[in-house]
Amino acid sequence: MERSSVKCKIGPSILNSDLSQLLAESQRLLDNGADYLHLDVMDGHFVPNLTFGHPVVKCLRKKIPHAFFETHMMVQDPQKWIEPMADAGVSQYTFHIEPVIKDVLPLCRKVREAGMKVGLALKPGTGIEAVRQYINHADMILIMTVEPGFGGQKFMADMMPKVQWLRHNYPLLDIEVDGGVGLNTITACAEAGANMIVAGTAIIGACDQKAVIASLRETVERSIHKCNVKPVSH
Ligand SMILES: O=C(CO)[C@H](O)[C@H](O)COP(=O)(O)O
Ligand SMILES: [Fe+2]
Repeated sequence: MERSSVKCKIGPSILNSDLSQLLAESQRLLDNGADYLHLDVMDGHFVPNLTFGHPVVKCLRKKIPHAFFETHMMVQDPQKWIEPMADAGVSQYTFHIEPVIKDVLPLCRKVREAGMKVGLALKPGTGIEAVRQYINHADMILIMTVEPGFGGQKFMADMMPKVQWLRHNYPLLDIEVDGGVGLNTITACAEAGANMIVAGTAIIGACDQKAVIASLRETVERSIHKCNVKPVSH
């Protein structure tokens, strides 16, 4: 019998999709096997790019009432958008700790009080020690595998030790990777211990989205299963 363990979840990023067709693109991803949608919110300050905010998320939520929505808040002032995003129907509010390093704990509480799950995100240059004391106050840790701001960048394999450290010390924690993740890089993520997989370009640009999602899932599930099989004792 398998011990209890984390679940593999695939969350496509719609960042590089045809945003004029946001509803159709989102629905297609869910129909093709996505477990959740990863919605990249950028403010032009924390990152040098702009996407969309809570009004767009709210419209999408009206048309897709049941899917799990994670907003990846690449914003300078994450506190400002907690209530508007909760009101828009967001399921998980994942914010970067870098601009709010002294206020992470109260922000975690506010996100929970607003009825959302808490995700804490780390840029590539942020060490794991910056988040250690907050892990028990979060539902998920996001290890960025590119500099936040743009889709289609190269995966940073040197972020994997952070994932390994988290998995080793927190066997049941949800650990997400985001940036440059696809069929060529998923094995590194899975073996390091990531179980929540964000992939943008690799899924959006695929001829067969369903096959790519299934393949990403299979690789992660294989790793989870391997770690779960108890060694035979003699
Ligand atoms: O947060 C992000 C960028 O800041 C995106 O989620 C990420 O880049 C996904 O796109 P891709 O898989 O193409 O890298
Ligand atoms: Fe993201």
